[in-house]
Amino acid sequence: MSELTKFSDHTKVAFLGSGNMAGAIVRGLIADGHQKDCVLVTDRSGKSGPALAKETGCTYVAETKELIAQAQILILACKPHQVADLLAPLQQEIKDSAPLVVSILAGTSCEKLAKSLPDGYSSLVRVMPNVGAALGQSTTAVATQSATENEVQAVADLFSAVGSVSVIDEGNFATFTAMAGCSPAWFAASVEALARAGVANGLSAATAMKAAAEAMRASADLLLAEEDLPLAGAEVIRRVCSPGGTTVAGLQAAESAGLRHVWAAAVEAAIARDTTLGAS
Ligand SMILES: NC(=O)C1=CN([C@@H]2O[C@H](COP(=O)(O)OP(=O)(O)OC[C@H]3O[C@@H](n4cnc5c(N)ncnc54)[C@H](O)[C@@H]3O)[C@@H](O)[C@H]2O)C=CC1
Ligand SMILES: O=C(O)[C@@H]1CCC=N1
Repeated sequence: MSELTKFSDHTKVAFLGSGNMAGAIVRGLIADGHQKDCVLVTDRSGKSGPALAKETGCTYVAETKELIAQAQILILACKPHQVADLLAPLQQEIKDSAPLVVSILAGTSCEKLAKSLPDGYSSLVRVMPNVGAALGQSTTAVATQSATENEVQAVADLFSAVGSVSVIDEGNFATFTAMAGCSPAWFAASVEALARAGVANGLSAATAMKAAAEAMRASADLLLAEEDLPLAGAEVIRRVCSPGGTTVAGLQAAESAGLRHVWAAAVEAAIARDTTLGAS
């Protein structure tokens, strides 16, 4: 097995799957300057792959075996329950081409993924990106049990092209998935609920959504600008809550209605689901 020692704009990155998450990474990679003919995608239906290729200029490869033959990095981007059946008929092609295999599958450990790869296959790295990749704003975790330092670095370099990267202990993957993989949908739901409350009080839907989404973006930027990140939330809250003012009145009402409990429940449910995804 030959080791991929360096990631560059010319590294051949091949995606098994071209759905929501593969699409976000492909868009981000190409926007960052990755060579379009070095980004290859396939899919099961023959629909999303060609559409992604048309939109971004990446290459659609209808035959999975041909895609693997060309891959230096092979990104598993199907649903967790699909991966075993998908890889079973491709063992010889994976052995021959020996790509660095990267999984973005939620709830699927390196140990479990290894069972779907040829015996002793060590070039396997698990990552958890998010949809922000399309804008170069993914928050991505990386873990491995068997890959080399160079291979982990190559994967970190790939995902650095579409956002920030942390190498973490695989034991923390389910929690990280909740924090960064799932949370874009939860924040979207929160903004939608906030905007609806604005509409209930007389704003147009467009004005309410723009105001709520832009305020969320500004809040995120303010939080990330703080030097002491663990205290960033308290500091931004302090700056906005005028004593005896509207914000603290709203915050107390939201906390009485279960604000903290809602987020704790969401994280715990996602972690519990991650465990059952991994078992299926
Ligand atoms: N959607 C998200 O925000 C995130 C998703 N993930 C993970 O990414 C993976 C993909 O999720 P989505 O993109 O949302 O799903 P999706 O349903 O949009 O895409 C799945 C893709 O896999 C392809 N596929 C399935 N079986 C195949 C086969 N036999 N051969 C070739 N292609 C096949 C489908 O054609 C489709 O293009 C999941 O494992 C999920 O856990 C991870 C982080 C965030
Ligand atoms: O919902 C899911 O299972 C995937 C993992 C993180 C975001 N989407």
